[in-house]
Amino acid sequence: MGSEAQSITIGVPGSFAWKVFHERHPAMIEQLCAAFPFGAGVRDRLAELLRETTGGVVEPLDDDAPDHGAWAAWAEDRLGRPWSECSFLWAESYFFRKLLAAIGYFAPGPWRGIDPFAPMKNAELGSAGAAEALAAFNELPLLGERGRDDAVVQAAVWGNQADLAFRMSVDAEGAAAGLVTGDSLLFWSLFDAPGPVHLVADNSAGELAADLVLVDHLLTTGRADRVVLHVKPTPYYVSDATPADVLGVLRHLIELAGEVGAIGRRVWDGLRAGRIEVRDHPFFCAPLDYRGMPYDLREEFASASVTIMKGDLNYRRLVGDRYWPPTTSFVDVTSYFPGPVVALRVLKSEVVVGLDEATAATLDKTGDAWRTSGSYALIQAARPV
Ligand SMILES: O=P(O)(O)OC[C@@]1(O)O[C@H](CO)[C@@H](O)[C@@H]1O
Repeated sequence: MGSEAQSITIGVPGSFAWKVFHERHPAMIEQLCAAFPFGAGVRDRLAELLRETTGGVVEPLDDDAPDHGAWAAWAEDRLGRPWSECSFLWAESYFFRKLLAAIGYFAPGPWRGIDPFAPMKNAELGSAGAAEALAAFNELPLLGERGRDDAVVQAAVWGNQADLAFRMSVDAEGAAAGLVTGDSLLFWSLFDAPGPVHLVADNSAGELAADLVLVDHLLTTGRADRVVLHVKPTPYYVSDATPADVLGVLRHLIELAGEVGAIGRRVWDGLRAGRIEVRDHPFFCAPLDYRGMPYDLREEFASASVTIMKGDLNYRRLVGDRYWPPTTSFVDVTSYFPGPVVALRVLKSEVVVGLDEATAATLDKTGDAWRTSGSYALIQAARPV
């Protein structure tokens, strides 16, 4: 790979990353305080978190949660430095870890282990939009083989629009304008012989439902002999899926009639039989990109026939959260990854690689905020050489 592009920080006023801290986070905290009867202590800690992260210096964690040691190491060289100098990837992750501590997620008391984002995730899963998207899966048996292959991949890609952190943005547009690169044929070209497929999930609710449909399709078509579904160990980035969410979405699916209910029951059976496994490695909430993944996780991905990376944050962590020229090669920036990898992502941040010059120029000419509007998506794949 050539020289590294500049890392994205949160300190450039008006930039996307700056707006996440100065506009999105205050709105999110307001929503949390409306959704839970938090007392003055929690509300004060949340207000202090906003003050610290928008104008202060990085303070250490003051809890003794099991992940404290890991975080102390990840934060060590940033303590005392202004937040504005921190990279977007690091800062956002530390923000969510501090938010959990602020509400008392790790401490004895009524908020211990309570997912602060559960009301939003549940509302999303029970929404008319989610019901309509789920009902569409009942048409799958009516499609031919190619049609089903295409439909499940498209659903998994565009399911990534249903991201509740993103919906808190003032400029979220949300229409599906199209794929800027890749297609479902590229996705399926990675699958040769059946083997273990790893899916690194992103958001819960509708996106996770679409991911479970894809998991079922991988197993029923023999593309995978086993699927490992990776989720976050703790609530993160508002709507990211945790093990409890996998269960919640699965229970929702199996209550439904038609093919979608049948898919839910097959996934349930797959979990019971060990064909599907759910993992929640601590690294999925780490403030680092996948280049810095620990040895055990690297080994897991190395043993996968294909790893599917869902969503915007996983994309940022996969390619590096940097101002890459959009024509930078996806294969080059992911060459460190220990096995075949495919990204399914709606564009919601400034990072993008792997576009051809003409596409990037056309998108720039539209004058749209195409990198961050959530209207465009991509499918990109790489195999180690
Ligand atoms: O990973 P996801 O759910 O697709 O997106 C996460 C996201 O909403 O959060 C970040 C800012 O908060 C952006 O990179 C992105 O838009």
